[in-house]
Amino acid sequence: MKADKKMLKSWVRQQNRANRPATMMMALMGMFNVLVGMVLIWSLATILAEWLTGGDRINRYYLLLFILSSVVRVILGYGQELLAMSSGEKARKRLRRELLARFFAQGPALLRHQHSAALAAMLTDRVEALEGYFSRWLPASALWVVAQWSVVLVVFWQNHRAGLILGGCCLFLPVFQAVFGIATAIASRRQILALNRLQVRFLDRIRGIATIVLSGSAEKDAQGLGRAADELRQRTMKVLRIAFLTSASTDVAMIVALVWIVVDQRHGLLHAGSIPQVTSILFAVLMVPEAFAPFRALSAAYQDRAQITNSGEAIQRLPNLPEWAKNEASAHPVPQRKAQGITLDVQGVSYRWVENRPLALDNVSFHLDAGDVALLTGSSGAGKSTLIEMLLGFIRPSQGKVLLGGIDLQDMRPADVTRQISWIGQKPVIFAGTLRDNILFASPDASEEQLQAALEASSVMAYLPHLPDGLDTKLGEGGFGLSGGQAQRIAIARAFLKDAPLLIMDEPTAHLDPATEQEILVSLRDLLKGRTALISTHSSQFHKIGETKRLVIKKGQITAEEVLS
Ligand SMILES: Nc1ncnc2c1ncn2[C@@H]1O[C@H](COP(=O)(O)OP(=O)(O)OP(=O)(O)O)[C@@H](O)[C@H]1O
Repeated sequence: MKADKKMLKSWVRQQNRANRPATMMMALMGMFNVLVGMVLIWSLATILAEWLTGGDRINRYYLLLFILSSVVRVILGYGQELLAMSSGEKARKRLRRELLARFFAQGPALLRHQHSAALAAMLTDRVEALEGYFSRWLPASALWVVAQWSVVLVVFWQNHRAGLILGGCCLFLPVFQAVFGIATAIASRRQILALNRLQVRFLDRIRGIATIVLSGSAEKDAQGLGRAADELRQRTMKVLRIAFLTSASTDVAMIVALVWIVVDQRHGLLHAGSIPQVTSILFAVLMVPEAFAPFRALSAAYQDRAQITNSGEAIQRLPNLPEWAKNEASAHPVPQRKAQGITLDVQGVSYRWVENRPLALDNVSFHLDAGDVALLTGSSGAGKSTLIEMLLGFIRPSQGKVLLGGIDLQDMRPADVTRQISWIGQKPVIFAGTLRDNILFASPDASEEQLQAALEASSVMAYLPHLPDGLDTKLGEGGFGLSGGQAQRIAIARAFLKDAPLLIMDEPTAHLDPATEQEILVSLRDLLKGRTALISTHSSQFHKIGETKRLVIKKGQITAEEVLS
């Protein structure tokens, strides 16, 4: 727990450091704004004082100063807004990049630990919610003490008694900050957790829409969602109540300071003393809101500060970017492809998903020559998917190693590992976009000829003429629907285009009817030429694919290895 807090603090510090130049720039502009504000109020106070003491003409020098400083303040305010926006934007981009790198480095293993709605919310809402932290909280927290006490000192310099009253009232502000700050942090943490629960629930319900409707529990489920939404509403109201109380207590302190100064110095005002005396009283009165403004900006951003802790905790729960994924820049060996494919050596690898649970892979070893096609079979839970995730580089063996073309995966750059491997799963992911985008996804630079060849080889050509807009037909959610076999052909076309020497397949025909399976097998047979392949399957039809090896896995161990001639 203590270690978690320490890590969170160090992560927040790292974020602050990354944003420091922008924060300092915004704080400097803010300070300059406060100084210009002093000039503006001083000129206004002098104009008013001359008028109150019976002057019949407005002093043109102070009027000009007043107009000039007003214009400068407007420009500075605008500049601060622009800078705040761009700094928030940059910080969010940086965080999203960092998160995506961590997501991609973990691959599908991540979804075994975290709900996809929570991950999606992390990338969108949680990062979005940090905008205020970078654009408001950091500059406000860097500025408020200096800005506030500069105002108090200048007032004191002009008018000792007023300065002391103002300073006294300002001393209460840190007390408000401590009390309401803790309450805001707790309330907004609860609000975020309620929001997260609602998001996860929503996504689950949308995914399971058919099950819910067919089991007749739509109404009960809607009530459950209603309760979750109500919980979120209550928590949001609590955050707003605390924000209102913080703002109200700052207002009370400001009004007390204002009334106190006016009552204390009423004599000078009512009996219109000398111009300098009235100017100094008016200056002190008009400066009161200026003295409280930095704290007001800080307390308005207090909720933003709570967000960094909430988001930081969620981000900290993500596995860290593995060391090897950070090594993109340094020199690493690249395996050599042979005409028939590439060699794959799995040497005594073990892996355990959760402590105190049996090993998911227990000292697994096998060797595939370039051009070998191995079928991996085993009952459910035997460890096939775990082995495949390891070969794809998403999880690392706790013991043993995986060599591709004679080179340890751990010594290779992640980009070089992915270049060597094509993967076809049970159900290919079809992204929202055109058929062309979906096929070119893994090889965006492929030429039109290469694309046409992949369309032919994967038999996408067989159904292409039936699509409304051919290659430009929109697919994915809300787009044209494809059958399981048609979608799987897209995955095969992607693999043809990528032209990697190692093919890994995880039950590629699991969801297909026997006739479609036969058609897919024909395309797969072509794809296997000149490549090494490991195919996990329960289907008896794969014996026609031209396999050279059969591996049987049971309880994480290879229990049989058959070499076919
Ligand atoms: N995230 C996880 N946390 C804990 N245990 C896990 C996790 N993922 C997998 N396991 C366990 O690891 C073992 C191997 O699982 P794996 O998914 O590799 O089996 P499989 O052979 O691919 O099964 P199937 O054919 O049903 O997909 C199982 O006992 C499973 O319960």
